Amino acid sequence: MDAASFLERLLRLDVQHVLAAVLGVYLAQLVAYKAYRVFFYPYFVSPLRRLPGPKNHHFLIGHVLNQIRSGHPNEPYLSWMRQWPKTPHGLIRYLDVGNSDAVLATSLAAHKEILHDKCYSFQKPAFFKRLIADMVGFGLVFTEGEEHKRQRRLLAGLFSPGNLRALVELFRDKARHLSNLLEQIIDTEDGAVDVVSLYSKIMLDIMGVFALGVELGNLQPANNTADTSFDECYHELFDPDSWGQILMGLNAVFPVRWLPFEANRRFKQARDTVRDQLMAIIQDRIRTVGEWKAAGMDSNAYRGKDLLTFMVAEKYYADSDRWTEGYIMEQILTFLAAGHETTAGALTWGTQLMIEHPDEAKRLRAEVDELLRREPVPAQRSIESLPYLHNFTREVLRLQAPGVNVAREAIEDVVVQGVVLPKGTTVLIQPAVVQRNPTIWGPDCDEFRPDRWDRLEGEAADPWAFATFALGPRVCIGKAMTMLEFKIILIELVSRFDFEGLVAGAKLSNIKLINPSPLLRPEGGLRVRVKRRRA
Ligand code: HEM
Repeated sequence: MDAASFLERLLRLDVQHVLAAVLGVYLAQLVAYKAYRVFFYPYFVSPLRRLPGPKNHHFLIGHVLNQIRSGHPNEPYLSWMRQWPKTPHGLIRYLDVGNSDAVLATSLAAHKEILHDKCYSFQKPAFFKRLIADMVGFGLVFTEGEEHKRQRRLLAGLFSPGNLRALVELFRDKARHLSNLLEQIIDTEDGAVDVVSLYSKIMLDIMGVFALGVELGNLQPANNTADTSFDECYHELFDPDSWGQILMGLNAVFPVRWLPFEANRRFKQARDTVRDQLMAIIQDRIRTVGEWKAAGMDSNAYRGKDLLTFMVAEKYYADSDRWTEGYIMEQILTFLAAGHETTAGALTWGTQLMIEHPDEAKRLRAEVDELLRREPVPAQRSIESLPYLHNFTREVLRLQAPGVNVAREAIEDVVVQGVVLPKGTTVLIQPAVVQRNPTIWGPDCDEFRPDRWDRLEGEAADPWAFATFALGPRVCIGKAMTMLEFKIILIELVSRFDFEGLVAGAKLSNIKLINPSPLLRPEGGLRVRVKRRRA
């Protein structure tokens, strides 16, 4: 066929045929490319294919099923670390959804390079964002690059030693409130209580005052519906039933929130209630700060206030780079979420460890009693200088790090420990993988030994061996605050109460956990019996 007749035939084809042909070619290429990435690239091309790592993955979704089936958010990563405790590059390679490349960082040097030296060559994985952003908001946790540096500088002031000092009274007040609730529970429920939900309420209450300057009133009796609804909605977001958990996981892969399921309806209602209530508080604060500004109030006066007032004054009313009320809400959601269930988790595991280790609990109480004899209302400095309390809190946070994952995705080709991680590689850091690594913490790494902190040696003495709050430019901004509130609440608890397990034989090693989950949380709560202290 000559060129002229070919052109003539081509012109006779209608537009639909041409479009269908183009689309067909495009789809065929797409399918071929996807097939290449899923079935060929990971095994024959990926520069990571020779790294040590598990091979027992699903043919389509990599090791995702291994994680779900493991029944524990730290698994199978801990098992992999035990199988390959020291690899030449401190990296274990595994496969993610669609057999995409992922590495688990195990060595301290690899952690340091990822979280510190090359921090901004990575960002939060899109999958992770889709998984938790509904609960955690798009605030500081999800800002990247230069914007993250700017926000971090701005918000760090709220966590200055001076501001922390101002929070001591708040922590003490809420600790007393917790005590009062426990007293009531002893009288009315014979001391039987689920500490997960109780601590979660207290921590949300603290975060309400810190972040919003508002008493969220979570500790009111359940019949006060107006006050409990925020807490209940929060509970629904963080603790959906198993169907809700499945939908949350699926939604991270493709949008399913529009499907007409009861779990989706409950989720949306909870999300909207939380956001509506927050928006009302934000708008009210915008008006108040506007009035203060109009009256010429000194801007230093906003600095010692709660996070919301600070953000409204500094960013809503800024001359440039202003934050909208919607963005301020994302920040508030971020702080409420980041500072509430994590710290509640620390207290939950602290309580369980006191139950499992009565001798350690006794030593803690002896030290606290001694302090309270000297100073019935101890100063912050006195609290922070208690050596055993410090060891106890760090050991709880080492053994049961409440946050499970620090996840990243390479935004460019990055060399880590001499290995090129191609752009898009998922990088996983799990505090437990470092903190339960026998080559770092010794053969007793799975045991609760607060005294170990007095004689750290070798790699365990390296600051990077304690990964609970991560490190580097994105280290948890609330780390010092958490340590202080955790200690103040522990002082209150050990000085007034004894705890006993309610489920015979329940131990850290056999308590069933919510899985998958970004937090280490017991499934169905943790029921214990609280009693007034005997001696
Ligand atoms: C036991 C308690 C806590 C634990 C275990 C914890 C853990 C962590 C970890 C591991 C990160 C790093 C996440 C990442 O980069 O992927 C982080 C970041 C963060 N945490 Fe915490 N946290 C706790 C308490 C708090 C508190 C009380 C607050 C707020 C008052 C808070 C606010 C934040 C924020 C805003 C970030 C993001 C920081 C950034 O990206 O610059 N956290 N936290």
